[in-house]
Amino acid sequence: MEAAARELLPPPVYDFFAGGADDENTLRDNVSAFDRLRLVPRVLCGAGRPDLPTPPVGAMPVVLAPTAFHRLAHEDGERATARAASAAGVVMVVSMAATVAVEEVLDAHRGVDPDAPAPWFQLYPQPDKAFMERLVKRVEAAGCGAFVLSVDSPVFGHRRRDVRNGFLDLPEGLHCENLRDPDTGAVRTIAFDPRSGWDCVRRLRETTPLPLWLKGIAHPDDARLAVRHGAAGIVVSNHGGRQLDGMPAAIDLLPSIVDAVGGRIPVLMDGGVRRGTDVVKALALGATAVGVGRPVLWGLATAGEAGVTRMLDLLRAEISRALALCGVARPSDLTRSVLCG
Ligand SMILES: Cc1cc2nc3c(=O)[nH]c(=O)nc-3n(C[C@H](O)[C@H](O)[C@H](O)COP(=O)(O)O)c2cc1C
Ligand SMILES: O=C(O)C(=O)c1ccccc1
Repeated sequence: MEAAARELLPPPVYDFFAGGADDENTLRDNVSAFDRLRLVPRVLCGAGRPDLPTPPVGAMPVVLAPTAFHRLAHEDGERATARAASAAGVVMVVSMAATVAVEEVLDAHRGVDPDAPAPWFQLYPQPDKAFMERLVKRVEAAGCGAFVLSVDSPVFGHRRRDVRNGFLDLPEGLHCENLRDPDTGAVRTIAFDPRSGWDCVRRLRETTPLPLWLKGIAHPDDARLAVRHGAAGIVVSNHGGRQLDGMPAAIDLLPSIVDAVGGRIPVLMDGGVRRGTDVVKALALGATAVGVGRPVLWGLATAGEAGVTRMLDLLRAEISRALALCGVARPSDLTRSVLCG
């Protein structure tokens, strides 16, 4: 699907989606680290056909990671993504930088299956606290089920492809609709705030009763702080290799964080998940579920809603087959014992 999307997208848009920070070492490592892990199945387990439902996320151990600007990939943008997520019963994490307003995304989602798990909403810490509070209330009213605070972006990563391509602004007609002022119609720009600290988490916890996840945790000490600050869960992530180049692959960050958290809250991971066997490896290392970022964009670019549905169908079939081949009945039954070494 990536190859097909690359053919279809304007090269600067493909590069914006595909690219990472600086030398892209972390970007490449996210994928290659999965390939270095090997699975050792058990036989004659009598586990039957695997059951994929994965509380607290959805119908399988996969969520759609928040990615900016879906209308760059397809005219319907985040509406198309939401319809595919709804049909599949998986959580879509709507980006703060979505190009469709959260109310319209949620309408599209409800239009397919009103009982599907509600989308979550991703936030970057904003220095304007009054604006944050208004946005949180707006997102609650729209019907999102949780917030995901991305804590890995005190500044924006340095993406050399975008610099080279002069990819700076959204094209005419596309805007971050969740940053539009309802009174003036003006659209603010997302701030990346190097001054934000744990008080931002405290404040958000006081602002909303919805679960608050922290995304972009890489250090076990931060994972423990997240637990202490009442995070509903964390997402181990290096932002798809787009922020600090030189970070370990996300899958290599996972085990020490799982150990630090000690089962107190669920741990998700994202970065480099491309196959059902990658999902199985992450779950074996203690993740409750994984996020997929770029695969959603490749699906969108190739066929809109149908493309995202196709991507999710492929992943579901691969996860189910890999679990069965490992002799495991359900995602939560995976343990480190299926991994070699
Ligand atoms: C084009 C693009 C845009 C992204 N935009 C956001 C964003 O708006 N908010 C966020 O928290 N993460 C964002 N991310 C990071 C993803 O949520 C996720 O961490 C990453 O894509 C996972 O890696 P993968 O693409 O290898 O699956 C973005 C990633 C990409 C590729
Ligand atoms: O987070 C990102 O990686 C990203 O590319 C982005 C771009 C614009 C706004 C927010 C995020």
